[in-house]
Amino acid sequence: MKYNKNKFFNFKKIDKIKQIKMFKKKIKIATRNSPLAIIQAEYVRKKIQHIYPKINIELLPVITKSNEISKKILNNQLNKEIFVKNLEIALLKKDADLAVHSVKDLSTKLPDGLILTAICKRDNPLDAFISNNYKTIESLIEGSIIGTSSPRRKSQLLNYKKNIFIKPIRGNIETRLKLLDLGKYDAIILAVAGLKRLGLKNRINQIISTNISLPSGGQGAIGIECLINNYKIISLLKKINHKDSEILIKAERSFNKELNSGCQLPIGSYAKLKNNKICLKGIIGSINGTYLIKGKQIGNKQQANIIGKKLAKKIIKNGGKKIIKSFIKKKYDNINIKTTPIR
Ligand SMILES: NCc1[nH]cc(CCC(=O)O)c1CC(=O)O
Repeated sequence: MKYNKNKFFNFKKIDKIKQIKMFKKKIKIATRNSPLAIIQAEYVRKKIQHIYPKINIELLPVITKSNEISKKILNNQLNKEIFVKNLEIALLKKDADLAVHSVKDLSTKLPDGLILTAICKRDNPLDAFISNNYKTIESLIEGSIIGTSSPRRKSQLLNYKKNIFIKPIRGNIETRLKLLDLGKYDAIILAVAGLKRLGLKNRINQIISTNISLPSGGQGAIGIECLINNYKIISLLKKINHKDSEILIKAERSFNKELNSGCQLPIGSYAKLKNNKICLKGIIGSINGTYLIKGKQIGNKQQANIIGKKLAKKIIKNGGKKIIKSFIKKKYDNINIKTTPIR
């Protein structure tokens, strides 16, 4: 598939296009079929409905066939891409008018003809520590088994505590909580935002500090994608776009893009506004957490893309390059490789 640059739609351009007064009577929202995805799509539906009470808005849950899903833990990233791709096909085939995504699952390169049009007001972007045995991440004892399939979380956790085990975990949020409750893990790590949206906030023991786990770019944000030339939908989505969230996400995604984060490279990026300026933090880690390269870049709100690129370049220069190279060569830092005990 050909890809174009991941540009956000320039809303000023649309203002120049004649205001389209009437929308078609029915809008279809493509969504994944998971409980979290449906809740997020419902949220977007309500936002649009609030502004346009007369439009009929329908959810189109897109089912990914089980034979499309890889059972290999390492292909976690690939699975995310398959889920996203199926929504994008629905847009390109015009089966749906817009697709609702968790921004963090969305590649920094979108297929030709599609655009990330709007970002909803971002929820808590941080990671959560969930356990039935330990109140905090600090209190984990030697040999504890932590469930996560995210290379980013794994690298940072192993760097923080050397004597724990990271064991892959699959399935949606509810499945993962069940596996925890069955005693397969001492703790698991999930995004705060997803748990909140599912009404499972009570399962969170601790919100993990960004010093221990810098979140994934886009975490906690809902993004809406549509056809690049669907001006009616674009002007409608413009009204639910949250400008500050859009800017922060732009900085994070620009950082990710510069590092070509499509692969399973352990990277994190987190932007927040401080005194009306973007403050972006980024991290690259080696697979087993032996090395972490961190960096920070501050700049004004108009420069989100530049800030992301600058920070990526800085981190590459400060040792990130070595990590990426060894990652690509699949040499990894074999020092301290741990075998996970089976439960
Ligand atoms: N990788 C799956 C995924 N994609 C988005 C979220 C949570 C919601 C969000 O970040 O907006 C999750 C689950 C998790 O990481 O716990």
